[in-house]
Amino acid sequence: MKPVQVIAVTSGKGGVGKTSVSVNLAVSMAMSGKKVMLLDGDLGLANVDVMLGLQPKYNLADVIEGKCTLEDTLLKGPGDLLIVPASSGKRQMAELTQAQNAGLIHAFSDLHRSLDVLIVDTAAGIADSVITFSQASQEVIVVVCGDPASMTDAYALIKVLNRDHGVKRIQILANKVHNAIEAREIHENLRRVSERFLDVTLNLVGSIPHDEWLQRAVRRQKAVVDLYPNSISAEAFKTLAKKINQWGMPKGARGNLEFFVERLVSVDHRTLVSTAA
Ligand SMILES: Nc1ncnc2c1ncn2[C@@H]1O[C@H](COP(=O)(O)OP(=O)(O)OP(=O)(O)O)[C@@H](O)[C@H]1O
Repeated sequence: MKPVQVIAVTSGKGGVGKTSVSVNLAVSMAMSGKKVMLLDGDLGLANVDVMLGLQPKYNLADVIEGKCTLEDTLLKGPGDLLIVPASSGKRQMAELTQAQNAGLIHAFSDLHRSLDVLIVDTAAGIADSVITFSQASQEVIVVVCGDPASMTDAYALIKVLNRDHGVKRIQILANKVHNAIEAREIHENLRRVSERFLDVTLNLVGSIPHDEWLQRAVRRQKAVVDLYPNSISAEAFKTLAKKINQWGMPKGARGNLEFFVERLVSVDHRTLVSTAA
């Protein structure tokens, strides 16, 4: 099986549109012919399924508790997108024990699906699960909008990912912007401060305009790229998907989801080592 491109979508601050971005990027890539799986990695406050109006029978929490397999949880979205839902409101699921992490890794190794892309919608903030998913992914997209709190929290997340966890490249996605200049300013502000204090490359991967059609789609529990494909945000998501479709595949990955699983394991191992030291 061929390697899978794993992309974590995260944000620092909550409410900036991280889940909207994950869902619409995943649907756009799926509609362009890629085999895409979207994993709801917000283990405490999941809402990918709500955004797509789906009713999961099982979720990731059930997999971690050994009640079902990962395959049992899978839901179908537009463009044959596969969705792994998480459980909402189970605050105790927000942080996993080592044994639960191991169970999760096992569940992924057991999934025999041919995929091109895995998108992980992480929680907001700098919780351990956010760091673990980001570190295990080949690319990390940080969603930021123009308000100062969003930029401050995005920088705090970038700092932790870079300084403490060695993430060297981060993709910035400016959301809810009013023009291209605003997107460039958001990127430039973050880049300037990161270049001064950190050892990280910040790339502006794209921007999504503030769009009432997107809000309408959220209320109707559909992806804007599916419901209003000609809206300005849908067009921006399609452009973003095209750009990301051109990213290269990871080097050295040997099989389906193997790269992701291997990195999760090694992140786990490092955590164990640093706890023991
Ligand atoms: N480009 C956009 N234009 C207009 N509204 C947007 C845009 N992106 C997101 N929103 C709105 O912002 C709100 C928050 O979006 P979303 O739930 O995706 O954020 P989030 O960062 O995932 O939040 P949380 O951290 O709580 O999971 C939604 O009501 C959505 O309609």
